[in-house]
Amino acid sequence: MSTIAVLGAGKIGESLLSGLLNAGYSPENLLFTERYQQRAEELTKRYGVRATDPPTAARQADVLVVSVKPQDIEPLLDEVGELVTPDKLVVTLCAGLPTSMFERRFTSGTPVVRVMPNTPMLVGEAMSAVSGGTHATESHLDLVEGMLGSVGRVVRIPEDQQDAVTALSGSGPAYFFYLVEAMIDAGILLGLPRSVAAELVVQSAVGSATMLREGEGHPVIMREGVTSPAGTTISGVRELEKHGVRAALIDAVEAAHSRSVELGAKHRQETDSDGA
Ligand SMILES: NC(=O)C1=CN([C@@H]2O[C@H](COP(=O)(O)OP(=O)(O)OC[C@H]3O[C@@H](n4cnc5c(N)ncnc54)[C@H](O)[C@@H]3O)[C@@H](O)[C@H]2O)C=CC1
Ligand SMILES: O=C(O)[C@@H]1CCC=N1
Repeated sequence: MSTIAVLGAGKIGESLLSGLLNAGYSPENLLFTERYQQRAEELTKRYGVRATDPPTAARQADVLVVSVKPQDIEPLLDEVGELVTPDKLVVTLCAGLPTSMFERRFTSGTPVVRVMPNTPMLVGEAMSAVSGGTHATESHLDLVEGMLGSVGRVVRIPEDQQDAVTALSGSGPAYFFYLVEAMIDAGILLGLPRSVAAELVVQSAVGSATMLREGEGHPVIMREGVTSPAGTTISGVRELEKHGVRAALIDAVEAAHSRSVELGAKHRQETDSDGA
């Protein structure tokens, strides 16, 4: 089995480690690097996975999963760039950053696969989208799809769709959590105890999500099924429309897309001026 190193064990890096362990990966086949010593110790205690430094991870692992913030990428690449050779597979989870930027920093021919996952990976319910760079073969993509398939669902997409995916499913859980948070507040306003409001809203979210995934119908049909003539729901839906909630959600996703494009812009310009 391949050894996988997670470079940067923050929120998404930890979700991946935890998800892979839950899916049956052995702690002996996993490594991670983390710049904060205390966090590294906590994670080793929690998961039994060994922490190391980035150069050691780059030498020892077969698959290097890059999960630092896009803003922190340069120092990490300075540290490991020359150690990464074509016998390794690099998997980047970084929002916005193109595979070409990584390829330029490693030994020529190194395969890079770009992935946009999301935090439900923590509970084996990630949505991940995968795109191969110049040197990624079918077997590299299969390996990455196998790894991410053990912690959720996976789709393969052209790399030029990654910014849209980042905005929709990468950031998407935040929008669902935000809606849940607002609905719990509404329950509090109506006088329900917080714990009761939370249980009502969370189970409604889980039930609705299960219907969306397992039901045959379109979301519009499912919403119509809840919306009785002269009933309660239509009174609520009218308020959502009055406040422009649909347009606000579309604008939110479009803004997240623009930010993803912006995060990668500097690196795309460098690639263009290299003539790559
Ligand atoms: N949080 C999310 O929902 C998602 C995040 N991503 C992407 O994953 C990446 C990580 O995001 P988060 O986990 O949210 O950030 P985070 O800030 O929680 O985690 C990054 C971790 O990397 C560590 N780190 C930074 N530089 C390092 C270095 N040189 N060596 C070792 N460790 C280093 C930091 O100490 C931190 O713990 C980002 O590029 C983000 O775009 C992708 C999909 C979803
Ligand atoms: O907010 C962010 O930049 C990251 C990327 C997708 C989700 N979280």
